[in-house]
Amino acid sequence: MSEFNFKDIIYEKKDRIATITINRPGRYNACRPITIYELTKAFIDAWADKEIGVVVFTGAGDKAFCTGGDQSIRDVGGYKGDMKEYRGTIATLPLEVGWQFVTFLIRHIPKPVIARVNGYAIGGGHVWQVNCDLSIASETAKFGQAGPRVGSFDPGFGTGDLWRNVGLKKAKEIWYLCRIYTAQEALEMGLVNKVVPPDKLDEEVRKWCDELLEKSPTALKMLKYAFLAETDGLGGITELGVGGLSLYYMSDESVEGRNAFMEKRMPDFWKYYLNLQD
Ligand SMILES: CC(C)(COP(=O)(O)OP(=O)(O)OC[C@H]1O[C@@H](n2cnc3c(N)ncnc32)[C@H](O)[C@@H]1OP(=O)(O)O)[C@@H](O)C(=O)NCCC(=O)NCCSC(=O)CCC(=O)c1ccccc1C(=O)O
Repeated sequence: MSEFNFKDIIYEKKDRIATITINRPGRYNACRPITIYELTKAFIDAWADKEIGVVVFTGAGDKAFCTGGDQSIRDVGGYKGDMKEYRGTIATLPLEVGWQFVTFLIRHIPKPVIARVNGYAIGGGHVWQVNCDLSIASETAKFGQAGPRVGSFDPGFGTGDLWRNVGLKKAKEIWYLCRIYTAQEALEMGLVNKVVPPDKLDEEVRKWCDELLEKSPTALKMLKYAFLAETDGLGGITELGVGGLSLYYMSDESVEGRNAFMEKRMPDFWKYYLNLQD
C-alpha cells in the first residue's frame, strides 16, 4: 500500500524494488502537471528509502511507456493546470518541480533506474527512457521524438544523452525527422539493452533487478555518479565528489576533525598520513 494517494501514477515498493507507473493509458501515458508532481514525489521517496535498491519506471497498459506531454491540455506557453500550484509544496527541492526536474531525479537518484518500455516511448517519454540507466523493451515497443512535428524540442539531456547512446548523426536523424523505430531497431542502435516478447517483459525486468540487487550499492552509486561527472560538468563532478565525501565522513580520520573541534583541542591527523592510500 502506498501512503501517497496518487491520481496519475501507481507507486509500489516490494522486494527492494520501487516501481513507478504512469497510469494514464487512455492518453498513452502522456503527462500533465499533476503527473509530473506525483512522479517527483515518488522518485524522491525512492531516493530516500534505504530499503530500495532499484527503481523500475514504466507505463500502464500495453500501448505506451509514455508519449511525453499531454497535447490535449497544451496551451500557449505551457500546459494547463499550471505547475505553480505545486511549486513550493515539496521542501528542499533544488530545482522547480517540472519536467526537467523529473529528468534530474532519474539521472541523479543514486540507484539504477530501469525503463520497462511496454509500448510507445515518444517525445518527452522517449527522452526519459534514454535518461534511465538501463532499458528493457517489449518487442511491441516503439521509439521516437516528436518535437519538430508538434512544435516542441528538448534541449540538453534530451539531445545530449541521446547522441551519447546512438551517435551524433543518428541522434540528429531521430530528432529532425521524427520517425518511429521498432524495438529491434532500437536495440541495434544501442537505445535499449534488451528486447523480449511482451509476455516475458516482467520476468526479464525482474531478472535484471535481482542481478543489480546482488551488487555493491556503493559501487553502483559511485559508477552512476562517475557517468554523470563526464556528462554533467561541475554538477556531475560534485555528485561524484559528495559520494566520496559521505564515505570520508564515516572514517575515523574525518570523525577526529569533528571531535577535536568539539573538544576544543588540535586535531591529531598524524596517523592518517600513514594510512593514506595511493
Ligand atoms: C504515440 C503516437 C505515435 C501513437 O499513434 P497511434 O498509434 O496512431 O495512436 P493515436 O490514435 O495517435 O493515439 C491513441 C490515443 O492516445 C492519445 N495520445 C497519444 N499521445 C498523446 C499525447 N502525447 N497527448 C495527448 N494524447 C495523446 C491520442 O490522442 C489518442 O486518443 P483518442 O482519444 O483515441 O483520440 C501518437 O499518438 C503521437 O504522436 N502522440 C503525440 C506524441 C507527442 O507529440 N508528444 C509530445 C512531445 S513534446 C513533450 O513531450 C514535452 C513535454 C513537456 O515538456 C512537459 C509535459 C508536461 C508538463 C510540463 C512539460 C514542460 O514543458 O515542462
